Amino acid sequence: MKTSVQLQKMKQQNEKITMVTAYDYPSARLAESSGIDMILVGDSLGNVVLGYDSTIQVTVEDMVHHGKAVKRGAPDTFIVVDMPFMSYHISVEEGMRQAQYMMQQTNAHALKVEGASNHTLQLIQRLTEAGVPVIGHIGLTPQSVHVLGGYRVQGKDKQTALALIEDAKKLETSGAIQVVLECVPNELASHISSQLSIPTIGIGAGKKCDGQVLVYHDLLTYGADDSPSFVQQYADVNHIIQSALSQFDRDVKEQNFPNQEQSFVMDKTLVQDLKLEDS
Ligand SMILES: Nc1nc(=O)c2c([nH]1)NC[C@@H]1CN(c3ccc(C(=O)N[C@@H](CCC(=O)O)C(=O)O)cc3)CN21
Ligand SMILES: CC(C)C(=O)C(=O)O
Ligand SMILES: [Mg+2]
Repeated sequence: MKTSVQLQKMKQQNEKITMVTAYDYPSARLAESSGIDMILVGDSLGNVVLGYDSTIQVTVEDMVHHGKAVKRGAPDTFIVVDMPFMSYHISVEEGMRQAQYMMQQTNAHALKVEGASNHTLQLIQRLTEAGVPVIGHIGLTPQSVHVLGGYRVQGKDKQTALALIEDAKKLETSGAIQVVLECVPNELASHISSQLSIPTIGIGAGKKCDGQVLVYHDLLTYGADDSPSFVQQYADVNHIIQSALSQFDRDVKEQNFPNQEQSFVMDKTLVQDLKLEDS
């Protein structure tokens, strides 16, 4: 397993870091056996596995439930769990308690929080002091979708670009071990990556980030088939599953399944004794 220290070294050695989301046992197993460096139990599970239209309805219990399954599937991979909507905004104390609960329940290696408000920076500092590694997440922060006015590229004008550079630096100063940059222009992500000593993990942020993250279901085209434009679809799992399910449907209806090989046959003498019909 790569530790946070080894992931940090990868940046210094110009080696790219890979991260993929996973939400359950099979996806975690596959991520681990693929050699992916880190797994994110993203609150995007609200969209891709629970069918919500945003991450706002995702709860701490949802994150813990899925986080535990991921940990069982990937016992030897660095696992990050998203703190969900408002679980760290009521107060720093409340955020600390939720973080304690999430870490102890899931046995994850780090937590991730969105934004860089003073309150969030303070929480990152406190968690770091308590021994909890924290990853920051700026740019498009989906938990604030209604404030941002939609899923839009962030940092396109001078003022917001400068603010994002400052936010990234503040996250590093507060103790964050990495920063996710979501939906920001390449040039800005590149600048931030060169200014920080901690790794940046990009999603829709260009190739100059120190690592890249994608949502499992987007990368595989699994579930919804309309993914954001920054996604590369490496497979079409929908197509494979769809065709397998319709073959099963057809085989059963045409009585081509199950056959002898998929069924259990009784001893011939017992069949006669009980006067059963031959199958
Ligand atoms: N399936 C999935 N993939 C994700 O990457 C993801 C989620 N769900 N849910 C939580 C957030 C929401 N995310 C999103 C959702 C939509 C766009 C999107 O449609 N972006 C436009 C940008 C348009 C613009 O400003 O130019 C795009 O075309 O990619 C981006 C990120 C990222 N996260
Ligand atoms: C898109 C990534 C960075 C995320 O936060 C998630 O999957 O929830
Ligand atoms: Mg998230």
